[in-house]
Amino acid sequence: MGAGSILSHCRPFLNRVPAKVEFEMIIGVPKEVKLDEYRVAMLPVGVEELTRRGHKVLIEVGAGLGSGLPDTEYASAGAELVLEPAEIFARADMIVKVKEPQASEWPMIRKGQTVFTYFHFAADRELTEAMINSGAAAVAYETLADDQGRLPLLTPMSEVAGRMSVQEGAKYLERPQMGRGILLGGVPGVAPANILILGGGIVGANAAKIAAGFNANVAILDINMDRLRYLADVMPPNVDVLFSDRHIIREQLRLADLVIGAVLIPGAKAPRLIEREQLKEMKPGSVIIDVAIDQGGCIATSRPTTHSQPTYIVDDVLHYCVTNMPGAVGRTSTFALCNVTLPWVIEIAQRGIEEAAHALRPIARAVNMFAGEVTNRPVAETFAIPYSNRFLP
Ligand SMILES: NC(=O)C1=CN([C@@H]2O[C@H](COP(=O)(O)OP(=O)(O)OC[C@H]3O[C@@H](n4cnc5c(N)ncnc54)[C@H](O)[C@@H]3O)[C@@H](O)[C@H]2O)C=CC1
Ligand SMILES: CC(=O)C(=O)O
Repeated sequence: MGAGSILSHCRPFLNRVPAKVEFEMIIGVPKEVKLDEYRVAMLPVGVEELTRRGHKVLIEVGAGLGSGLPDTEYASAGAELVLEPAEIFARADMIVKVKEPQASEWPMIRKGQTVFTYFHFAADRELTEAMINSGAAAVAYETLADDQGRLPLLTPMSEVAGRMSVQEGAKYLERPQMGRGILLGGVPGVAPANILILGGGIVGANAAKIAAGFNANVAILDINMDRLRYLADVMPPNVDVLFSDRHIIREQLRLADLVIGAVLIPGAKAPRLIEREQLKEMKPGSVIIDVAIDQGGCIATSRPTTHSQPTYIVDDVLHYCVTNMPGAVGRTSTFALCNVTLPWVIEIAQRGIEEAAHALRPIARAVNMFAGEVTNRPVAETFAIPYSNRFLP
């Protein structure tokens, strides 16, 4: 089955209950432990879809509360509520999460277990080594790609983060937040803000649409000509769609009040588009929102921050580099994420990860590690680790 079939026929797929469960699984959903993370990896409806197929779902007590989903709703849907995360990791064949396993979780991940979540390995050598050493199958939402190269499990969170990047940018441009004191849309007689968006994919397009709605002057840059043609077709007149090269970036950087980093090479470390010396050419009090920070960031001075301490200043430029932006709007993000992950959770539960990866290319692309081998080429290349062609050539 190709990716198209699972994505375009989600509802019939969810309604289909096979006569016989091929691979009965215990699926564990722990509470997220990353700082300021309010999402949960499964909705009560997901529990019901899995249990009616003969699987068992363990949910940590309180896992859904950050998204407004009480334990009682999970229990009514058929979940077993479990107090201790250690018990979930010990019993589950597959762990379904939102964020990359934190250091406190690494020792609980077992050989033979499947962990299905965001990983962003290229930005984190320690996590990469921990997952290789665990012997588990690390199945990454962000590299699950269909045959057209789309990333269906990254897209909804990129939609959230793209939209959020403008509202966060607007907030940090306010003077009390140490910004330049600029209102995005300006007012009659006073010019609006200039916004530079690096990368015109899902984050970039969503940021551009919202920024344009605020009446800002927007420039969106990409290197993919097909994407630029599409953006030029659909964007409003206050969005300039430009090919990204060093000269254009330099020129736009001098004008920008707000820069949004939104580039991606799937699986790999983000390309670095702005060097530290270039910050001196920016206006004091201007703001960088580096959404691509989860893959290492596309600005030399970017380093990961949290919702509790989201910003810092380098050379008079305010940086916001939160690695889990959608976590702040947990309820919206949980629904948006679980809507797309559930069919794949079911697919892996029905077949087991090895068979699922052999049968479905998108899942093969999502498996970054298997039994101590690195099965994602960009991750292997990032860390100069041998690549295993177990699932893909
Ligand atoms: N910080 C956070 O909380 C979140 C971060 N993200 C991250 O945002 C980043 C962007 O994600 P998406 O928009 O979904 O990716 P995407 O794949 O839809 O778009 C990326 C775009 O970057 C372009 N690009 C690649 N190299 C470039 C270069 N050198 N110059 C200009 N453009 C270039 C590509 O052509 C593509 O159009 C990813 O790293 C993703 O993981 C996504 C959601 C939340
Ligand atoms: C994409 C990602 O890492 C997030 O939504 O947190």
